[in-house]
Amino acid sequence: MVVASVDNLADERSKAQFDVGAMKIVWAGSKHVFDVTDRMARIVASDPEFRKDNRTTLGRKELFKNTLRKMAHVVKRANELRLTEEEASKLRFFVDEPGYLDLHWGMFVPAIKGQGTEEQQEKWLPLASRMEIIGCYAQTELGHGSNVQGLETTATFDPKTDEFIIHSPSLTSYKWWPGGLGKVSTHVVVYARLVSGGQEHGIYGFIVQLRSLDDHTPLPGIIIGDIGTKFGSGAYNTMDNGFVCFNRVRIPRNHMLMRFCQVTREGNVCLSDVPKQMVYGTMVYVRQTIVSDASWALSRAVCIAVRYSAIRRQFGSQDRGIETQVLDYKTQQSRLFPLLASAYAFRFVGEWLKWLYADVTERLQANDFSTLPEAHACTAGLKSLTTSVTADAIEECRKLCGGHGYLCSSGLPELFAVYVPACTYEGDNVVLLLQVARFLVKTVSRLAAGKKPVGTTTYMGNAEHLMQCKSSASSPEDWLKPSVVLEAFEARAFRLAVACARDISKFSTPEAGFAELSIDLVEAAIAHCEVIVVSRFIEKVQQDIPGDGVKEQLQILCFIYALHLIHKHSGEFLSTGCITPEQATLANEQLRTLYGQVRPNAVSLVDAFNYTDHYLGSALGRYDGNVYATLYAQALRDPLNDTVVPDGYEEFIRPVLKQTMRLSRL
Ligand SMILES: CCCCCCCCCC/C=C\CCCCCCC/C=C/C(=O)SCCNC(=O)CCNC(=O)[C@H](O)C(C)(C)COP(=O)(O)OP(=O)(O)OC[C@H]1O[C@@H](n2cnc3c(N)ncnc32)[C@H](O)[C@@H]1OP(=O)(O)O
Ligand SMILES: Cc1cc2nc3c(=O)[nH]c(=O)nc-3n(C[C@H](O)[C@H](O)[C@H](O)COP(=O)(O)OP(=O)(O)OC[C@H]3O[C@@H](n4cnc5c(N)ncnc54)[C@H](O)[C@@H]3O)c2cc1C
Repeated sequence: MVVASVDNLADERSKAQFDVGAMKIVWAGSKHVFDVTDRMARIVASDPEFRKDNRTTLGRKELFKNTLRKMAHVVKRANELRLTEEEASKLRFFVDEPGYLDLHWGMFVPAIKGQGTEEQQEKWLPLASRMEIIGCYAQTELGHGSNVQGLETTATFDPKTDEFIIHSPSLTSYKWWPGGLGKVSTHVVVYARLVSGGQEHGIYGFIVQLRSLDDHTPLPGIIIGDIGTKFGSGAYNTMDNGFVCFNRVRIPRNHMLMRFCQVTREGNVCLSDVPKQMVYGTMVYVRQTIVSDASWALSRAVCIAVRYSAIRRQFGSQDRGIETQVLDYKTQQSRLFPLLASAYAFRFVGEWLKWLYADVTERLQANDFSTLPEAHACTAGLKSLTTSVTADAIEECRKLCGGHGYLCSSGLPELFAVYVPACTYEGDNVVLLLQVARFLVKTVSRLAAGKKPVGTTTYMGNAEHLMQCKSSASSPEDWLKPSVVLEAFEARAFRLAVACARDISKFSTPEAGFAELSIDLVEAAIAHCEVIVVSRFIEKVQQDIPGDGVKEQLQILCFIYALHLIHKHSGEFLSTGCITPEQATLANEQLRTLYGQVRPNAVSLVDAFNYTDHYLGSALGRYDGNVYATLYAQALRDPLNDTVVPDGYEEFIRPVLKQTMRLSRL
């Protein structure tokens, strides 16, 4: 009987029809980013302090302490190696474990930068940068998360003492969920209702010290702790998501972040001339980083599933000869290759979103708020789309790996458990899509008033054509024409948005219509977000891309991405009349051909992600393909195999056996 051999992957690599080194640079974004990423990944992989293969077997306390040790080691190494911000953040990334550093650097510092006055930034940022204080971001409460305007915590100005009194008036007002809050942070940016002169003035951020800088005990008036064990083994349990109750805690007036709203010594509230949504700026920033990160999580799962599918063999042989690699099954390809294509699609849209975010930030600094609604809609919509697809894709990759995918040593269960809350944090994905829908409906009504759409909605300016056009695809090859593909996506998105706007107007109030039609609105929002991803991918593959065969591979992936969506949402493409059933069949035919073209390149396309075995953390996804020996070695290392006869034998197995023997003698 011939068994699968590690040579499978070498064979696969020899079939590549493109320059893998050049693709690595395209994936990274530039040679510079590739070099930094590669160096940081190797530093982490070679440092025993960053070992992570025992994570799923540790109890919560041990696991958490282990993370504290790793986070301290990150800070130590970053200082010793004099890493730049870019390098330190990559190093931290490859440690691959949620920890308080993320909230400190990813939310606390950005909140102060975005919402603090210059004076406040001068005071707090050096302390935070040197990590003399550790901060987190506390917005969500036990009773309110999505509805930020519904938060209950109050910050009441006391003109007698020139202080704010931070107070949690009810159990539902306890802050609940903030990462880093439960056990680590010394400070927090708390979001609370500003009350001055007996009046409420909206939600703002306030810096509050939580714990003593001498002995880490909570300061008076503060009840604080961890909210408890979360989903999955290891996974997000490395983080101390916490709760806090404030019992009339006093803070100096200048601890309110006052860039957009100032409270004077007398308690007068002065709003600056900027949209009130600027207070939500930290969320917009983080949503944008989440989109970039989605492609990492997705590509990691796909890398494991593709390599394992090349190693794994089932059926297809006569006389017990060599069996078929499961990667050769069309069904496996039809489940896996669209995910591979999505990883590349999300990588490129993530890069574009970074650009969009930088652009809006620059404009906001110059008091130009015109692109803020679009930036909000894009970050919210793409955060929702990419995290939902990625979470589902990780689970699909687990199934694609058959039984072994269910083992923790495959790396996939923990990856799913650690990733899936991304569909909820930084805005529940449905709630965020409804924000996109609101933006689309407004765009459509502006269009009716003769206003020209801009940015990602520019395509809607072609309204008449998009409402009437019929796809010209008459052969499978026609589905390889960017204009044909784009037209179908734009027409579907536009027609869905127009139908929503039209139907809403039939209700007594827009609010009633919006609520009743929210299912359709979510679908219209997804369709619009897919226009953005597809058009960015098409734009990318139309650029000059160096490296033999690289552009050709990306073109194949781009069309797989687009055509698999046409297949997935064929109901919408057909019901809106954008394509006919025959054209849907042609698109499917083309998709099948494209799968065949990716097949010989699949392993090399995941090699281009350049992941170390440490980062992948998977017996199934190893670079050398030595899957079975690794699975066996890891099984032997399981704590249950520490002894041959298990703990509990004398107490619980022997008596049962004895009882059975007695029964059989009767
Ligand atoms: C030395 C060592 C170095 C180591 C280095 C380490 C580096 C590590 C770096 C790590 C980097 C990043 C890591 C980050 C890790 C993150 C982990 C995740 C943690 C999770 C955190 C959280 O979850 S925080 C809480 C998030 N909460 C939410 O997202 C709540 C969601 N709800 C909302 O956003 C709003 O309530 C909602 C938008 C739903 C509704 O708002 P509301 O005011 O009620 O609004 P509407 O009436 O619907 O809208 C009014 C108008 O406002 C517009 N609008 C809404 N939001 C925004 C916005 N954000 N920006 C702009 N405009 C907005 C809306 O469209 C309406 O407009 P209109 O014109 O009136 O229609
Ligand atoms: C791992 C993790 C880390 C987190 N870290 C932080 C942190 O550091 N700081 C912080 O402040 N918060 C944090 N959060 C909280 C997070 O931001 C909230 O959980 C999130 O915003 C969702 O809010 P919610 O829990 O209130 O969900 P809910 O809004 O209660 O959602 C429940 C359900 O209701 C639906 N729903 C809600 N509103 C609507 C609507 N208008 N229309 C239709 N459907 C609706 C949702 O789609 C969902 O299905 C974290 C959460 C998690 C899971």
